[in-house]
Amino acid sequence: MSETTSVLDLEEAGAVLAAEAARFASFGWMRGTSGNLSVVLSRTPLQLAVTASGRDKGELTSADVVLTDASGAALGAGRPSAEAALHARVAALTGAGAVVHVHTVASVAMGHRKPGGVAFRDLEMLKGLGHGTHEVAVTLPVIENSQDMVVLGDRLEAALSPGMPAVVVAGHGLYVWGADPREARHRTEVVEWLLELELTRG
Ligand SMILES: CSC[C@@H](O)[C@@H](O)C(=O)COP(=O)(O)O
Ligand SMILES: [Zn+2]
Repeated sequence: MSETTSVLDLEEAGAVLAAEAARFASFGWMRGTSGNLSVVLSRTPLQLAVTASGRDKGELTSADVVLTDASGAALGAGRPSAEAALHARVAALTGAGAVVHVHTVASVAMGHRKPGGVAFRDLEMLKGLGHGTHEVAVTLPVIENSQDMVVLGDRLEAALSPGMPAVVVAGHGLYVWGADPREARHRTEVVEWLLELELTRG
């Protein structure tokens, strides 16, 4: 039996993801056809609505979404994101209900500068990641890129860091997750803010 964890059907999920993608694209975080988004529609079995591959993410419609299984394989029409398997892996590992992937300049620059990960502490903005106080220290992991989503998923799993719902993929971009698309977006904005701040520190 399927346990539904989302109130959204596939078309409604497509509309939500299209709106989220338009917003990220307006920030310049999904240039070209870069970036992708997903929302969990069912937890058992794990099924996700994932943005279709190769589209301009600033011009998505509610139809530009593909239902996938836990391996990222399409269950219906369309070709899902090339990174659909990583979205499914993040959802399975973390229990997240939505995953965001953006190609921000700050995430790639910081991945080059701090390949071992980026430490943050004593910042009010960390409360935007669910912490109750600024008096906390967290690390944003950086993992090596791969075109193999199983390899990339293994690296992400090994790098997961407490209190940090995000990972930088070196030379590539940023993955962030949350309970739903809205929380995932807020967290993406917070993590990007942290990265931009760190860049100003030289
Ligand atoms: C310039 S797009 C690079 C892609 O390989 C990938 O990294 C990406 O973010 C978008 O892939 P997509 O298959 O459209 O979801
Ligand atoms: Zn990408």
